[in-house]
Amino acid sequence: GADRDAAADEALGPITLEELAEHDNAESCWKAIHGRVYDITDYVPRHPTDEAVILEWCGRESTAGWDNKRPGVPHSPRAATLLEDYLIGRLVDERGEPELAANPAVESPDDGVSRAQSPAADERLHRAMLGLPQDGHYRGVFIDRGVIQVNVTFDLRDGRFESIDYRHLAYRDVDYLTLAEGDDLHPVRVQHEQIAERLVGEPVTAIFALYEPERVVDDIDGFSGATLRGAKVISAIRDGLNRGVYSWP
Ligand code: HEM
Repeated sequence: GADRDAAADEALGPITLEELAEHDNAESCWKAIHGRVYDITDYVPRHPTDEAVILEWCGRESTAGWDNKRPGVPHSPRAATLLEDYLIGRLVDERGEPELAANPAVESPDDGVSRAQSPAADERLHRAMLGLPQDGHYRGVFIDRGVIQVNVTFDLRDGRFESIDYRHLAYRDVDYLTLAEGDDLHPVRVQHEQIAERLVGEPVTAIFALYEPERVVDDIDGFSGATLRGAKVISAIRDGLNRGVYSWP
């Protein structure tokens, strides 16, 4: 947070991700948030949601959850003050160096220095661009020269992808959804499926990682069009978001 005091942090005991991971349940729930570790076991029953919402993050680096109660909506200053009551240490790697959030964008420095950041990693940009999409069922397409290449349907729940399915996936007369293992272009289908799998369970803002698809898909076989494919999937998903909820849950 903004009031981060490096000297005060030095005084905190170091805790590694491994130690953190041992406290992943209601009996002992630790969370790492913005480089600090909190034992929130006593707070879990008081949290104003279903316990599952907050238990899911026990034992984990939880900055993304903390910063996104719902996508783009961080906890209140009141909650941040409350959180400090549960501070027990600072997160370090195996060498004892400070361990930052997995997504550096989430760590948003407060020092006023602007840093060039990849658009694929800029969480604040993503939130601003997406607003706060409603939960529900969505449909969207990517069209090029009048031809639908990607037709995607997805469901949002609590601002996260609950499911993503391709209704249509084609390029230049090849219908990827009909391709089977062994077909030359089958890996392209697999990459699309990996993109969908990786997004399920993630907040909507995760689509921006697809601008750098190596964050998301395996380099299956030297098929070099992964960037292009990621961009088409983002475009189709954003089309769905722009159209708004197609049907309510
Ligand atoms: C890291 C995982 C967490 C998630 C995903 C999460 C999620 C949520 C959600 C969905 C709400 C209710 C919806 C809303 O107010 O908009 C909420 C509210 C709240 N949570 Fe959390 N929470 C987490 C951790 C915590 C922790 C560790 C604390 C404090 C120790 C905390 C304190 C609060 C408070 C005080 C509220 C009331 C609203 C506010 O002040 O922002 N939460 N949280």
